[in-house]
Amino acid sequence: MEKLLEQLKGQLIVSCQAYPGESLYGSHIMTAMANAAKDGGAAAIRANSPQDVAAIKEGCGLPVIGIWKRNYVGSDVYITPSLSDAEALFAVGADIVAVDATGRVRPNGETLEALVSGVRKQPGRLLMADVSTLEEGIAAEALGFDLISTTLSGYTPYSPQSEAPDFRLLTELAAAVQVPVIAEGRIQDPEQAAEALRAGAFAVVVGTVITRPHTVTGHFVRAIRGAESAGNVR
Ligand SMILES: CC(=O)N[C@H](C=O)[C@@H](O)[C@H](O)[C@H](O)COP(=O)(O)O
Repeated sequence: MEKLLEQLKGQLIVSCQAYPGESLYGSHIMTAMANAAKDGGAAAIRANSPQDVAAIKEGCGLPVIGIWKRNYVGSDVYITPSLSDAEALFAVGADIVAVDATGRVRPNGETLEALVSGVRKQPGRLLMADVSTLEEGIAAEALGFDLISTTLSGYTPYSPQSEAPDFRLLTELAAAVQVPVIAEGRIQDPEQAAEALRAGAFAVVVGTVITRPHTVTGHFVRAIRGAESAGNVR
């Protein structure tokens, strides 16, 4: 456990996720993405679903932070909502499992406390709390999470909605908790990743700008169309 955290300290973790219907969907493609990230110097991969975690563990070899995005009726929690989802990720070899650690209602009346104590029945497991506010991060540390990530800032209705990374939350969390704090969410370029470390992040997770080329392509296309309609194109 300690050794893995030491390996991640000050490093880049690349999130490799694609969804059904997208051109890059498929565990073999996500494994290729993970290997490309490894070639570039990434220290770990964040991946979605037991299939992708298993494939990346086997085909890439870097440590994997597993999540399982699932929609349940009656709950807005979608990142590893239940204990059984977390168990499925550990079962295929996830080194760390990240779960939504907001205070929102979870599926089937399960509580976050119950999820954490269920995971703790087996020793040596690392749990990451994806949070959207300082209060959620402090509560997550009290519940015994091993790491806290700013993942959900901007994605709960009550957290600041911004196109930029939430450096304020990162700084406040880093000052308030003892466990490692991960900077994640909307980091756009290498300078922002470096800034996150200076602001107190233990490690940095970057996804979209590296592994979702269709989204990044869309940003370029919209900017070009904007220039065109403003009459700046020769
Ligand atoms: C809010 C949510 O569901 N975040 C997800 C969590 O795994 C992913 O969709 C993000 O890509 C990931 O957090 C990395 O962030 P970014 O792609 O912005 O670098």
